[in-house]
Amino acid sequence: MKLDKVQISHFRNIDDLSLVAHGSLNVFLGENGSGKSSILEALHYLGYARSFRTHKHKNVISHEKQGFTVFCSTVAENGKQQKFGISRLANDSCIVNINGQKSKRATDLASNLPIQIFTPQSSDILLGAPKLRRRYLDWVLFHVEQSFNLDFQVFNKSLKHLNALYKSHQPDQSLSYWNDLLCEKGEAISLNRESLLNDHLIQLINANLKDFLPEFCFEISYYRGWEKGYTLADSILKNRSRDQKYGFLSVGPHKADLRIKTQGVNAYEILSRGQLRMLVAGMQLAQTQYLHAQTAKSSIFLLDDVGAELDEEKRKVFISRLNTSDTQLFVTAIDIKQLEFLENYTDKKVFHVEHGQVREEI
Ligand SMILES: Nc1ncnc2c1ncn2[C@@H]1O[C@H](COP(=O)(O)OP(=O)(O)OP(=O)(O)O)[C@@H](O)[C@H]1O
Repeated sequence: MKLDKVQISHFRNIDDLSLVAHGSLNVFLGENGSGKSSILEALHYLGYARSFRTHKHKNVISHEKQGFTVFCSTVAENGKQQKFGISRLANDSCIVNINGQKSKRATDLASNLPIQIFTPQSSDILLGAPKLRRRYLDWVLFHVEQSFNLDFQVFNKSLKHLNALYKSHQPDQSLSYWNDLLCEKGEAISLNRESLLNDHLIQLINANLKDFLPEFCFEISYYRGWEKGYTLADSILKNRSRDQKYGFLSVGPHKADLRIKTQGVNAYEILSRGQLRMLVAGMQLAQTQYLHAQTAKSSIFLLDDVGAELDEEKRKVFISRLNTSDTQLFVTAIDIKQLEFLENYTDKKVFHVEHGQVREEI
């Protein structure tokens, strides 16, 4: 899937912007505050219905406006053209539009547009809470395994009910119903994640890291969220009296984590900031490669402030690997010096960004 026409209105300092994207590489150059990141942030809304910079939608709506809109037309791998749009209003309502049909479900957009984002904050995948690492695996499964999304929704609903029953401290007949459903879906989610990681991603990540960080070897493993040798049902039973006391379920795939070590120590304790970014780059590239191999879909990759913390050689190797993985790239930089190696790429568009407007370089 590639973005073709893009239209953004009332988004931060962008009043009204239209551009026709290049199918492989788009570069946005401009001074601080010109609106480069806002363009990527607007595109991010198409894939996630949210920003990568703030949880408050109203903060991205241009001052004194009632809401913002992002529209795009796309061309799929089979040549099929589609139109997608999202508007968010100051009252927090969200309107999704797919080929002229309105929908309130943001996941309808997400399933059509596999968008990935790489920013200086992407290292949070390694430094932050396990939730971010689960999200890394789940993004791939969401786009590749049709049953995963449904299993995930049913699991979350069962977890909510079970936690509420634990908190109530009252015996309730529905406990075994929600417990059984949660165990069934929890085991399925876990098997999917384990197989994705162990059978596919680890190999791809390690191959990428041989180029990106040749001086290190990595050991990547998955902790599924409950003790080895137990079924989820047995583990829940084993922990039940303690969990009921505290009012929440402490075992299950909602507690899973991805562990990445080098030389026997957590990678984040040894690597420099730039090296951490390259580790994340290798992980994200693996997502793209797997998605493409399984579905023939290519992802749309947003690289914000690619100059930060990465030396020229690292920027070059990452962008060239993305470029040969059939992704559509949107890259921002303050000036072209940060991306000098791109001069060799003839297949690209360069946009100069000023005060929320773009001018295409001819
Ligand atoms: N809700 C808003 N309404 C209007 N303008 C806004 C709003 N929120 C932010 N801005 C302004 O929009 C501009 C765009 O910022 P953006 O982060 O996109 O710049 P940038 O080109 O990526 O800069 P940098 O190189 O510093 O990262 C900034 O000048 C910011 O002050």
